Amino acid sequence: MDKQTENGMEDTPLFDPKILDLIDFSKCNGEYKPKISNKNPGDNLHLRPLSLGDFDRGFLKLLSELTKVGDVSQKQFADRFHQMKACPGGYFITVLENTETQEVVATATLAVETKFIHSTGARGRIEDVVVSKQYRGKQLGKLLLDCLTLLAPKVGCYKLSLECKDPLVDFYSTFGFSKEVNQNYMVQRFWD
Ligand SMILES: CC(=O)SCCNC(=O)CCNC(=O)[C@H](O)C(C)(C)COP(=O)(O)OP(=O)(O)OC[C@H]1O[C@@H](n2cnc3c(N)ncnc32)[C@H](O)[C@@H]1OP(=O)(O)O
Repeated sequence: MDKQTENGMEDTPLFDPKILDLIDFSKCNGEYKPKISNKNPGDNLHLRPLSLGDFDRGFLKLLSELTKVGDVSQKQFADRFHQMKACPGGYFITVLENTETQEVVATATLAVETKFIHSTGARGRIEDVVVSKQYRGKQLGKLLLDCLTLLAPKVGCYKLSLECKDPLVDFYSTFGFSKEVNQNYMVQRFWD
């Protein structure tokens, strides 16, 4: 059942938390020293879907460590949240919360686009990966990437892709991503 946040706002997850139970973490290739996992991400940390109440737990501030977020009101956040929640395919925006401070400290998105091709298949994209500065270097980026990479085929993705800058190519290669021959990332920007 939906909870209330401290300011009385409805608190609902973006997707069913049971979907994260589809992740078989024993299948991940990476080594964790010290050992952490999706079920035990570290002291006071909890891996879960984005929730509506994360507006008050610093989710947008966290995203601003990745890129320009803009001045997003609580209503705009809630409207977009409900649009994403209703979307076929789906937005598996996953966060790590410090349950003691009630702050969202890391996030990554698996966005699933449904298709006619590949027998009405679905394509996954990894987007908006960011770990808060004071939490970097604690294997949390790796944990999120391992989780979403393992989740993608479980939610029907026949392929998974991402875009990143040169210095992060080695980081993403460790999760099985590679540059494809004769494929180019092309873009037009209409605004920042
Ligand atoms: C698809 C996208 O969203 S691309 C955008 C990626 N996000 C950003 O650039 C935002 C700013 N940066 C960050 O938030 C973080 O630095 C992240 C997400 C890149 C990495 O998160 P962290 O939690 O600090 O990384 P984590 O501790 O899990 O590191 C795991 C491994 O990757 C390596 N690594 C971490 N950051 C980088 C990097 N920038 N470049 C290359 N390797 C890296 C680490 O050395 C570590 O290697 P090891 O396992 O051999 O020790």
